Amino acid sequence: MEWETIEVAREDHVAIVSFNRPEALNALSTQMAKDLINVLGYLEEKKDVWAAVLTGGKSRAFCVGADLKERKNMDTEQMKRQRALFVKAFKTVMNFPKPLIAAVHGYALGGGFEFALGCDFIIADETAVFGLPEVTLAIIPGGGGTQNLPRIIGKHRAKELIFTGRRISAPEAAAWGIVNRVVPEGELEKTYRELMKEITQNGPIALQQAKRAINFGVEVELDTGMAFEAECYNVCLTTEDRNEGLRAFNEKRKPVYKGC
Ligand SMILES: C/C=C/C(=O)SCCNC(=O)CCNC(=O)[C@H](O)C(C)(C)COP(=O)(O)OP(=O)(O)OC[C@H]1O[C@@H](n2cnc3c(N)ncnc32)[C@H](O)[C@@H]1OP(=O)(O)O
Repeated sequence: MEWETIEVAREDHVAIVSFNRPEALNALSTQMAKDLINVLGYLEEKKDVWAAVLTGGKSRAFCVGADLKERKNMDTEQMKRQRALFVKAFKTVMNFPKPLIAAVHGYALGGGFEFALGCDFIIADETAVFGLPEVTLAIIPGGGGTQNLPRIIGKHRAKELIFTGRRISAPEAAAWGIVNRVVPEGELEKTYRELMKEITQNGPIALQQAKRAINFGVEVELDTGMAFEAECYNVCLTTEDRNEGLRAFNEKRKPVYKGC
C-alpha cells in the first residue's frame, strides 16, 4: 500500500508509521489527515501487525501541527470540513486498538504534540521540543490536547503549558511525565526498534486487552474498572497463545505466539 504523505515500513510484527512531509516539517495537511486515518485503519485490520510506532520520518520535526499555509486560504465551510477530518484523525490515533508509541525527534507542536499525546506513550531524543501554541493563534488545542495533557500531567501544569503556549524541551517533558525516556540524538530509531521488539515478543491479544483495560479503567471508579479488567482478562483466557505461554514456561523455552 502507498500513501502520499505517510510512509509505512514493516519489521516482523511492528509497523513503523512515518509522517512524510519533510518540506513542511510534517505540518498536518488535509491529505496527511486522510492518509493517517487510512493507514491506521489498514494496520488495525492486519492480523500480523501487533504494534506500531509513529515517527516524523526524515524530517527535522515530528509534526509542527496544522498546516497554517493550507489553512490561510480556507473559507469557513472548508475549515469546518477540515476540522471534522482532523478530529477523526486524532480519535483514530487515540482509539487504535494495538500498542501505538510516539517516537519524537524535533518539533511536536500543536496537533503534532496532540498526535503524540494520543499514543500510548512517548519516547524522544534530546532534540525533541513540545508545545501547544494554539492560544498564540487565538484558538485552543482541538486534537484532544485539553483532555489528554491534564490526564497525563495534571490540570495545573497542563494549564501553564496551554495558557502560555510555551515550548518545553525533552528533558523538561520527561521531568513532567510527558515523555517516558529521552535518548541522545541519533539513537531514537535504535531505541524504538528495540522497544517494539520487546513489546511484540508478547501475546498480541493480551497487549490489546491490557490497552483496553487501562484506557477504560482510568476514566471510571475502581469497581467498574476491575469488572472491565475481568472482561479483558477473560478474552485472553480462551486463547491458544495462553496455552503456548504455559507450555513454554514449563518446557523452559521462549513462547512463540500466533495471535490466536
Ligand atoms: C488542530 C491543530 C492545530 C494546530 O496545530 S495550530 C498550529 C500549531 N503549530 C505552530 O504554530 C507551529 C508554527 N511553526 C513554527 O512555530 C516554526 O515554523 C517552527 C518553530 C516549527 C520552526 O521554526 P524554524 O526552525 O525557524 O523554521 P521556519 O522557517 O519557521 O519553518 C520552516 C518551514 O516550515 C514551514 N512551517 C513551519 N510550521 C508550519 C505549519 N504549522 N504549517 C505550515 N508550514 C509550516 C515554514 O513556513 C517554513 O517554510 P518556508 O521555508 O517555505 O517558509
